[in-house]
Amino acid sequence: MVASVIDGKKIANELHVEIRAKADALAASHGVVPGLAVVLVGEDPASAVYVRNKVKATAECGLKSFEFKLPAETSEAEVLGIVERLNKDPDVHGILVQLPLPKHIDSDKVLGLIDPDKDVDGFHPLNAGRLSVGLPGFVPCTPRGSAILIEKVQPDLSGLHAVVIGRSNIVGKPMAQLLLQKNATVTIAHSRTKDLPAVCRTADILVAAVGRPEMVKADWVKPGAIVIDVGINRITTPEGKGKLVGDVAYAECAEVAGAITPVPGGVGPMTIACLMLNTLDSAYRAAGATV
Ligand SMILES: Nc1nc2c(c(=O)[nH]1)N[C@@H](CN(C=O)c1ccc(C(=O)N[C@@H](CCC(=O)O)C(=O)O)cc1)CN2
Repeated sequence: MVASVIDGKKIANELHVEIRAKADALAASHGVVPGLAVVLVGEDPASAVYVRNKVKATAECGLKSFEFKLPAETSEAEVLGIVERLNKDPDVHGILVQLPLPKHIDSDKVLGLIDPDKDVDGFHPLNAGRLSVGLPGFVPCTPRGSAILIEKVQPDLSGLHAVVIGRSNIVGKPMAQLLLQKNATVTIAHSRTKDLPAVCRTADILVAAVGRPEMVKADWVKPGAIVIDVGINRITTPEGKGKLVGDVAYAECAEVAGAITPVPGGVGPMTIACLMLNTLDSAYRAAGATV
């Protein structure tokens, strides 16, 4: 079997067009332009690329962006001060603090200060709790985007077994909650799971979010399974060239899976599109309009 490729870039671009139409409609009906504030602390090159792509997508979707690019030495108090100001700013409907933050800044403290109603990353404990009990709230962008990709291939997950490799608060746990909401039977696997390849082989839907380059091999994949690769790892090839790879050994797994996301061009662009969606949702809610 050769897997069909789930083209996240194309699906994300289609979403951008839909978001633009809804943002324009909100501006016309309520005079509100959805605003997203992006806070980047430090010079991490990958984070700088992601933030640039987010700002570009914001413009494409007809949203307004507020950028805060701060030097690595910025104190925790200064970052907290900016978040407090953004919480009070009525033109800002979404606040995103790019992770990772420099080591001297307590991420939990910063993320916990963001107004949960502007927490478009869905990282605030209140939104994590809302997701786990099935209340409306912001869902983290990578799991939300991954769930959209899965739905395109398999709209009904009832009775299917989903295995999520990774238990982070940002991806693994919310991904598992979303799959559970869609009636999948969910296993969260991690570094201490016994015989991980055998567990993965039972998955109809396999989500890899471990941050280990090409860890998932072809013999971990059940024939016909949907494989979602959340990993984004920069490696150096034996020829000395830089390359972006996922957590899944793509070429060999594509021989076995039914559908698979590539890296790049899979989950990554959907993460950004879902940030735009969350910001749009937030602006509609703040304006008392229905999406
Ligand atoms: N505040 C947040 N910080 C981080 C998040 C997040 O959701 N919120 N997730 C990751 C990084 N991330 C978003 O910020 C992100 C990573 C990758 C992509 C993406 O589009 N990747 C492209 C390749 C881009 C490249 O060339 O490097 C792809 O996969 O096609 C988007 C967003 C950690 N931090």
